[in-house]
Parts: sequence; structure tokens; C-alpha cells
Amino acid sequence: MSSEPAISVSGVSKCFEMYNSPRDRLRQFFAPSGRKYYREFWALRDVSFDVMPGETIGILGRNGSGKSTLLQIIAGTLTATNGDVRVNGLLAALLELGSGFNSEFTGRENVFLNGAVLGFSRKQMEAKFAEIQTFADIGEHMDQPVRTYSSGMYVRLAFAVQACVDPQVLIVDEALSVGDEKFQRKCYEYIEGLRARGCAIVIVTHATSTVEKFCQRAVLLHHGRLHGIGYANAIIDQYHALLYSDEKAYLRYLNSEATNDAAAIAPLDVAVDLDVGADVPSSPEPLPAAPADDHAPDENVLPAAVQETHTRLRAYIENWSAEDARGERCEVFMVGEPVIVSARVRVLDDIDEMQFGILLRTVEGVSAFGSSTMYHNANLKSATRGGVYEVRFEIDLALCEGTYFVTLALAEAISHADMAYLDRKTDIIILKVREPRTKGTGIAALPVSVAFTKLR
Ligand SMILES: Nc1ncnc2c1ncn2[C@@H]1O[C@H](COP(=O)(O)OP(=O)(O)OP(=O)(O)O)[C@@H](O)[C@H]1O
Repeated sequence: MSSEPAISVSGVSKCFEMYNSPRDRLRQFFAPSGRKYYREFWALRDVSFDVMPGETIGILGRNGSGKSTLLQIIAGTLTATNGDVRVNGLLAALLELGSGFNSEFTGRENVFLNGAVLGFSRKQMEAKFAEIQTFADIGEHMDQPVRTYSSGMYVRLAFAVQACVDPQVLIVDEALSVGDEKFQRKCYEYIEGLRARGCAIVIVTHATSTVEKFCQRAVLLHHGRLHGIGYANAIIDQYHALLYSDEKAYLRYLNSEATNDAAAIAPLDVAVDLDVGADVPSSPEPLPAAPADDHAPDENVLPAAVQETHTRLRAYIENWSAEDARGERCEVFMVGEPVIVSARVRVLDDIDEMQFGILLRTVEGVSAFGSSTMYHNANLKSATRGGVYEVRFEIDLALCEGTYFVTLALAEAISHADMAYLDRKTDIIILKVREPRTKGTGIAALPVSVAFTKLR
């Protein structure tokens, strides 16, 4: 494999011109030079990093932090205001749904169109077509216009085209979350194969479990700046600290990480533009962590993920499960049915006070519900070294039909608004919520009564 970076992003900034009205846009068009009828909005500021061949890197960041803008600049569909991006080899990109296909053309025609954009002749695409068709697995829809496709079919075809051209660089923007879970699995397997062949891959996602499973390194963007770059686990921790804790906890987290492992994380300008408003909760929320396959690890052996991510482990979560009201392990529930999620906390140090949090998220990573022992005045007090405690959440699943992922988190409560994370288990339980007859859509299954009344 080449020692040259497959992607080199250096000093990239992107400024968007924000107009208050279409009139201002027109005025700007005719304005004398120097006169500005717009505000500048810097979506990216001075971002630099390299991706090596055979490396998969995840881009994390809150909504609006600049992830998609960065991907579009790497993919060449958007130009940077300052800085430079170099891509070494054939680049394939799965950007937002809708980009790349002509909706009036059939799937088959779009395959050839996309191939041409990627630099392949018709003959070369003909040779690849059977593989693309098998991968996409959309049957006779291949000869229908893509405007008739469901979003799942669309992603199947888009992924099949981009992946089967055997790129040296692959850019994926959340696109995979649209397909069904089986297809997502197939895509990730394919991505692994590409990576093994030396393809450099950049994935933007809100699902930290995806970054954890597929990426060696990750980048954290915050307000368009690069806040961290390093091992995926370390950046996920930093991302969660940013998402779920308050400013003090985030800064303390960064300080402790900087002392523990200066090479793994390179926090930048944190204090300058830290935004503690908007979607940051005022009190601590659950903080997710590494998924583990083993639900009941050997009592004396620490889970590998825990050993990796915590230099000084003081307590950890083990033996988690989801049960129905009869106490039986269960994955499929009816809307409104109670689930009992339980877990054990193994304590390795005397700890004054701990809170345990739970977070339910959709497949797309949207938080559906979170709670914590702190919210219920049920924190674990005066836990002693060697102790094992069980925590149980009984939750009525008032959620619309869908698949939800449960994350568990354990934190030391330092003061009411401050905490330090001890362990997290990200997306370790799957709950499938079913409804025999649809009564609502979205996430929350709110009680509804509705009726027509005859007035005349
Ligand atoms: N064409 C545009 N004109 C003006 N502002 C834009 C434009 N495109 C993006 N932005 C702004 O730039 C910022 C970064 O957007 P971007 O889509 O890159 O964020 P993101 O991290 O991908 O967000 P999300 O997680 O919500 O997809 C946002 O504040 C967005 O509103």
C-alpha cells in the first residue's frame, strides 16, 4: 500500500454568503466591488487531516458542525473558500439521497450515467453491470425510472454503482442508514472488503457504533473547526462528552484526555467557541460507549472494550438485558408494552455517588428517550469497592413502530450539574416495537382520540 495519503485536506475553510432576502442577492449581483449585501457564515475553518490508503475514518459532530460540507468539498461537488484537498485515485461518493441520479432515467440508464461521471466507458460499465445488478437486488425496478423508487431502493442502487467501480477513495454520508438492516450489513461487509484492498474510506454518521465498528480513526468537528482527531474510541468519547455533558465536564474531559494521551486527541480552541446552549441538556445525560457482543462476560474478566478505553477503570457495566413483563428476555414489543432493561454495575473503587443513564435511539441515531437514576432521585450512594449492584429501568414503550437501540451509561455524580463518565455501552440492546394497526407515525406514540362530528 502506498505511503502517500489517499486524501489530504489542508487548511480547508468554507464561507457561505447568507442573504436576508432574494432582493439582497440581486443587489449583490449589481453591487459595486467591496459592497456587501450578505453576512458571511463560516461553515468550516482551517480543517486539516490526511487519510491513508486502507484507512476508514469517521467524521463526527453535532448537527450543523460542517460534516456534509466537508464531504462535499472532498468529493469535489463544492469548492473550498480557502485551503486545498488532494485525492489520490478514483473517488466514489455516496452523498445525500438524490444526488448523482437523474430521476427520469431508469436505474439501468443511471448506472451507465454514473459510470460515465466516474470516467468509465460504456463497455467497461457493461462488464460491471451484472455485479451491480446482483448487489442492488432491486429486481425489475432496474428498468423503471428512479423517481418511482423508494429511498431504500435508491440507496441500494447508488451503493451498488459506487462500490462496484472499485474506488481507491469512498465517501459515505449517512446514506447507508436508509436501507434495511440486512442491506446495511451487506454494505458494511463490502466496505470492509474495499478497505482490505487499500481503499480509503470517509464515513459521516451520527451513529457512533458505526464509527466504533468500522473506523480506525475519527475526526470531531465543532462549529466548523476540527476539535479532535485520533483513535475512533477516543474521539467518540470526546464527541459524547460534547453532546451530553455541560461545558465544565467537557473541558475537564478534554484536560484529562490531553494529560492521559496527548497523541490520541488533539483538542483545538475548545474554550473559544464552545456552545453550551441549544441541544445540550442542562443536567447530565447518559453517555454511550463501546458495544460488546458478549452480554454476560466472565465475572472476573473485564470486557476488552472497557480495558481499551479506560485508563483508570473505577466501575463498569455488565450483564445487561431487556425483558418483557413476564420476566422473559425479549426483543419484540407491542407499542406501549413495558420493557425492563436491567444491568449490573461492578464497582472497583469506593465511589460516593453514581448515576446510571439509559438512552433509546432510532436506527438513524435520533434520541427517542433518555432517563437517568439522577432524574428519579435514585442514584447509587456510597458504593464500595468490590460491590456489584443491579439497576432496573421499567419503561412503557410509548414509541411508534420501529427499531430502537439502547445505550447504557454510568457516571460519577460530582455535583448536581457535573459528572465524570465511568462506562458506556453504546447501542447494545435492540428493541423492535410493533403495532398491529398503525395509529401514528414518527417517534412518540402519543395517545390520540379523534372523531368527525356532523355539523349540518
Ligand atoms: N448552501 C449553504 N448556504 C448557507 N449555509 C449553509 C449551506 N450549506 C450548509 N450551510 C450551513 O453550514 C453549516 C454546516 O452544515 P453541514 O450540512 O455541513 O453540517 P452537518 O454537520 O453535516 O449537519 P447535519 O449533521 O445536520 O447533517 C450549517 O449551519 C448549515 O446551515
